Amino acid sequence: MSLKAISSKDAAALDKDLMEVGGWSLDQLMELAGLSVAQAVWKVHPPSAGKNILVVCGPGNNGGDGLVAARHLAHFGYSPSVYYPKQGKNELYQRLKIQLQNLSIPFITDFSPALQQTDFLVDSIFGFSFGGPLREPFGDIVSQIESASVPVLSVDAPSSWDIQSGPPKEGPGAKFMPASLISLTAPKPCVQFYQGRHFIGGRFLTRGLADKYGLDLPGYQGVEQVLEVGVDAEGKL
Ligand SMILES: NC(=O)C1=CN([C@@H]2O[C@H](COP(=O)(O)OP(=O)(O)OC[C@H]3O[C@@H](n4cnc5c(N)ncnc54)[C@H](O)[C@@H]3O)[C@@H](O)[C@H]2O)[C@H](O)CC1
Ligand SMILES: [K+]
Repeated sequence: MSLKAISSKDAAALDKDLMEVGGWSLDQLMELAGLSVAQAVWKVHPPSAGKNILVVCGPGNNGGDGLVAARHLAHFGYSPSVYYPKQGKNELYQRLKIQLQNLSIPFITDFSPALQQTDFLVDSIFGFSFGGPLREPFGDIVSQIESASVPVLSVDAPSSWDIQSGPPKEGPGAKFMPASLISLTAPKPCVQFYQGRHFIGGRFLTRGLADKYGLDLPGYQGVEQVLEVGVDAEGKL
């Protein structure tokens, strides 16, 4: 199987197409993206491996996927907590936050002790709109994650990696290699630098959009929202 990668520019255009032409709302896309993240967590780290999951959320939609995933993880029987240091202001994120508060999911403010205590970490800090050197507090956060021994699932891209050219040459993130990665809709070019378990999720791509952007439709099985895929030397899956 060979799933083609999509550039960050095309990934943003595809999202726009889904919403402006395809009749989707951002809430719907984010819900399916977050559900697939939670399913990927289940596959790499079932509750029997430890129920404490720290979901680290960034200020954009990658962080929104993390908020949705935290809700599903709670319903799956985990004990998620959320670290959300730069909270997105729009009403979608506010509503997602209320949904988590109503499940008594803690929003932690002290990252270091939470990182020491968690069984698993979801990196939903940055996705396909990340660019340039990390601005604080995210440099410090990524440094702490990359030197911790906790297993990490990154959402859409390992945070701090350039979407096209992969890990930074030096500084925070230069040695960041999460144990697992879930690409949403299609892998991003940086996946060619990735070594670990790799899933595809975001089961809403249509044949028409796949053809328009030169992508392949993943062969999801049954009711699954994720598919585990490999990566070859050319970054193909
Ligand atoms: N079609 C899909 O698969 C869907 C994917 N979704 C997810 O959305 C993200 C992309 O979301 P977007 O809001 O465009 O951007 P990000 O979350 O990646 O980040 C934007 C956010 O980050 C800040 N930022 C950028 N660079 C830096 C930096 N160097 N230092 C600090 N901060 C930075 C920027 O200012 C913004 O605040 C995609 O990857 C998927 O995860 C959606 O859920 C919809 C469907
Ligand atoms: K990420």
